[in-house]
Amino acid sequence: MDSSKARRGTASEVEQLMVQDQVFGIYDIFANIHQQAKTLLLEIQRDNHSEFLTKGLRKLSPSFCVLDANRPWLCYWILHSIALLGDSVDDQLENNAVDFLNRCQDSNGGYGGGPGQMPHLATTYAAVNTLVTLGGQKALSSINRCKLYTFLRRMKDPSGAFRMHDAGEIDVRACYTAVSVASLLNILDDELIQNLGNYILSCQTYEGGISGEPGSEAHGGYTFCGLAAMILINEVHCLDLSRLIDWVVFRQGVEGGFQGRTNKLVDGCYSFWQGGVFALLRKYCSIGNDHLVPQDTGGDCSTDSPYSTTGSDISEGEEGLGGISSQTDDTSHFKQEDPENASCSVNPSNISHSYTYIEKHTGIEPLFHSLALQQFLLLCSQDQEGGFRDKPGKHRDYYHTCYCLSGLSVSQHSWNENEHSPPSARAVMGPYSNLLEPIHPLHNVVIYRYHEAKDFFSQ
Ligand SMILES: CC(C)=CCC/C(C)=C/CC/C(C)=C/COP(=O)(O)OP(=O)(O)O
Ligand SMILES: [Zn+2]
Repeated sequence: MDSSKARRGTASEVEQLMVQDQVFGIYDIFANIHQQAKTLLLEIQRDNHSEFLTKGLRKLSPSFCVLDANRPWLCYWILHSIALLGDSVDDQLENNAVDFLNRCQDSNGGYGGGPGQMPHLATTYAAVNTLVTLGGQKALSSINRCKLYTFLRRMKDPSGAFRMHDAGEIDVRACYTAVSVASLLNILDDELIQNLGNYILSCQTYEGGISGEPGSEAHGGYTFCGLAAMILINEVHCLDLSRLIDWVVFRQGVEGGFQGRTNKLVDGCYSFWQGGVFALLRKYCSIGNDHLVPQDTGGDCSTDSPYSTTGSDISEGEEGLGGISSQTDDTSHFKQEDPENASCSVNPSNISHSYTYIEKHTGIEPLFHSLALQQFLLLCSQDQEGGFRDKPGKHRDYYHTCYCLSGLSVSQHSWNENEHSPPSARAVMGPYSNLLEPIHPLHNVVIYRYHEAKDFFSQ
């Protein structure tokens, strides 16, 4: 049968064929129509996403007058999504965003959800990631690192963990956001790290995933936060990584997407929270012979997790892979031109705690079904009119757009041997033009902006 004719097959043509008893022909027609529809739907609707995102940013700009405490998050979700698509915004929108975030910056350090609001670690993370995503002198130099360091010290609890805000809750999210911004800004020191690993370790549950606080249920969001934080402070080898892998691999559903916790529904945003866990494991741990081998010779695990099998399942780096620091102890790192920043309580000689892992090229396939995840995101989470959603039947929003696109990027690049080589066409579901910018999995910012920020803050 002529396949081009089959694709144009109308209902009456189908009926006619049925009458002629060309059963196999009918199957061909359906297969072709289905295939064509699927191919169309498998395409990232770039223009529609850009329009949805830019409109959202314009609504916030220039006065950013939406009355809620989420505005730095909206900036991050929208601008990071635009960056993932390989787009950028015009100078005016960019300037508005930088100026707005500056007004959210507290005079004693950290960022609130809006001008005059109390500084909070979540909005501080969102603001810093936004400014890193925008890049350039104006955005990066707007961050008052000295004051931010003071804020982080104030959020540090005597237990070693962090609070989200003054007198606020202590959880793994707070720990991750604190060390993520501190690492990006090159102010992660001994004081910030002290006893932090033990707190995170106490949140690894019997299932293997990580919970928000000790005694709670393992969840993808907190597992990402806990694992990333442990890598950033060089203590990932203290976690029971074998058990963590067992937990996360079973979170991918038959739909291709991930659930956040056992017996719950899949949701597009976990494509990043769970997919990002695989990216971290692949980039920072060697995987082989059913064992995970952390690549550092990192710090002590002074408190054993009750579930830990450290020592039997996990051994020290076997190939002399530890100790390639991306930073030095050079005290000049923390100079600021701004006189406001002239005195600063951070001890620069202690800034030596950037993660010391080197990239490992495992040459093995990802531990999750990356094509199934991409198919789920494109067919079920993508709103063809622009934006992404939790699942069909739900509305699109900026949070899901950000984390679905981040998960899509992670999964397209999940076979990659290193960040400098583009993925092969086989790794990308749909047309190759679907390919998104790669991210840095520890911070979820596009990788070229991560490098720019690292250079900027190490000068
Ligand atoms: C950097 C940062 C701030 C990270 C946040 C990480 C994150 C997404 C945590 C998830 C929190 C949580 C328990 C959601 C459960 O919601 P639910 O019960 O509605 O969803 P579920 O049914 O899918 O578990
Ligand atoms: Zn979600």
